[in-house]
Amino acid sequence: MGKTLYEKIWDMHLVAQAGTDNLIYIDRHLIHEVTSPQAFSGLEEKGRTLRCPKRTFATMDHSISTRSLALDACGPANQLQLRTLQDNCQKYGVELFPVGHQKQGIVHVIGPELGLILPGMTVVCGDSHTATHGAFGALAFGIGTSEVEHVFATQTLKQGKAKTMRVQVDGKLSIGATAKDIILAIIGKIGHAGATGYVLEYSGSAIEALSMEERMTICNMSIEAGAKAGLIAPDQITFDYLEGRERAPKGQDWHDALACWKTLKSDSDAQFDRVVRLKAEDIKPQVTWGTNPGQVIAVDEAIPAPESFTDPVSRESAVKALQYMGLTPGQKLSEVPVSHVFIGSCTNSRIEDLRAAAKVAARGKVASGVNAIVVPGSAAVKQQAEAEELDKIFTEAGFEWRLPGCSMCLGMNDDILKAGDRCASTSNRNFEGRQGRGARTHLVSPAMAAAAALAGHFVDVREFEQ
Ligand SMILES: CC(C)[C@H](C(=O)O)[C@@H](O)C(=O)O
Ligand code: SF4
Repeated sequence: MGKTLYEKIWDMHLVAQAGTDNLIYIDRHLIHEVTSPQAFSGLEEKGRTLRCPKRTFATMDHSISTRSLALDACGPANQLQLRTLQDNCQKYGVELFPVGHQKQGIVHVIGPELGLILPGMTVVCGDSHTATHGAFGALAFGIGTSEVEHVFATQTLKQGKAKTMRVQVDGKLSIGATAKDIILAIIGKIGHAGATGYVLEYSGSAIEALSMEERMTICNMSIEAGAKAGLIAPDQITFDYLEGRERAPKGQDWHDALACWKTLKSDSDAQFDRVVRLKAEDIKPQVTWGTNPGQVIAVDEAIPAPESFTDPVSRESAVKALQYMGLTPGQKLSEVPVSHVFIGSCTNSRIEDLRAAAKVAARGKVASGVNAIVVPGSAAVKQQAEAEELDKIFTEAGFEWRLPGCSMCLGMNDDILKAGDRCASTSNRNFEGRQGRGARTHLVSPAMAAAAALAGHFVDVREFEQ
């Protein structure tokens, strides 16, 4: 029987096995200021060294301000976290991209951008959106702080083997629908816990047609369906993206790597534990209405009534979500006003996202009373956007143009929403309190977010694209 891509990468990295316990080798370890301090302290207490500093890369992204380069801009606790990362990286010989550095940015944006993430690798980070890197055909997943310490000390990780689910999306996307809408539609279909225990492999003609940045948007949200990781088999689009990147292999090494990467796909007779199919033509621009990413509808649908859910748990969850979100069943999204718009996060802060948002932003002005910000995912994205004068389009339309970082994606810095604020956000989580206590988050694509900023309420981006 053939193997799935997951099984191939797994077998390439299996170091030891005893019963159901497996030890796998880790090729890349990405770290940031939030989940690394206790792991470094653990090493220190046990008198251990960092096994492979050269496989470890650090950035500052969560606890920083995107208004100022000052490390103390978000208060003393955040400053301490950032200083601790600096000290630890220096002490253990880890390359750090600090605030102000030309390679700094959100951990899941800079890794691929620098060519640090390659097909067939195992990649971990103490961060749940590590699945982003699966877009390269790398087995990438988030780990807890004690596991971060384990990887520091041994460059290996104890892992259980996951089940496999193929998510096949065939056909051609209609106008106005994006990679973000594909992944929201997938999560809407399988549910926010529907992929628990699985590694997803996205395939089909609609996935193959996506750029690397779009594939990253898809894989980024695998965890929002409960999956361990999400994978897309590498192909010519992957190789073209990587060729010439700063840390990608060069010369003969590149050719050798390419020969190996071309074998990284699921065999035609590989067995998946589950297969889910979607038609790209059916996917319309999506907006979440609830407090998990699976509570999502197409922009032209009405807010659902809890009674429409047959499963009692989903019904109960819908009641709570509608209450928290201040929405009523049957309401149209175009009747829902937004107070904030956030274009950014590791889901949608890359150059193609900003281009898509700018295209819409160029058609009007931010509605009065709406506070809209655009936060590039990395210093490199910011620089590229400025070279294309996207920043001018945004600021002329009334958006704020920021420095790179996680920003309003989660309330860990100086972009925290107040209770009752309602945000159209290109990020990946709409949990209660995610952007601030009592704040309401609706997940959308960059173009849909920009359109909501101009209209002052949710609007079908297809109206702007005619
Ligand atoms: C702070 C960090 C540990 C967290 C995560 O693991 O994902 C954050 O990035 C998030 O998106 O909630
Ligand atoms: S942008 Fe948001 S989801 Fe991504 S790493 Fe930062 S906080 Fe987590």
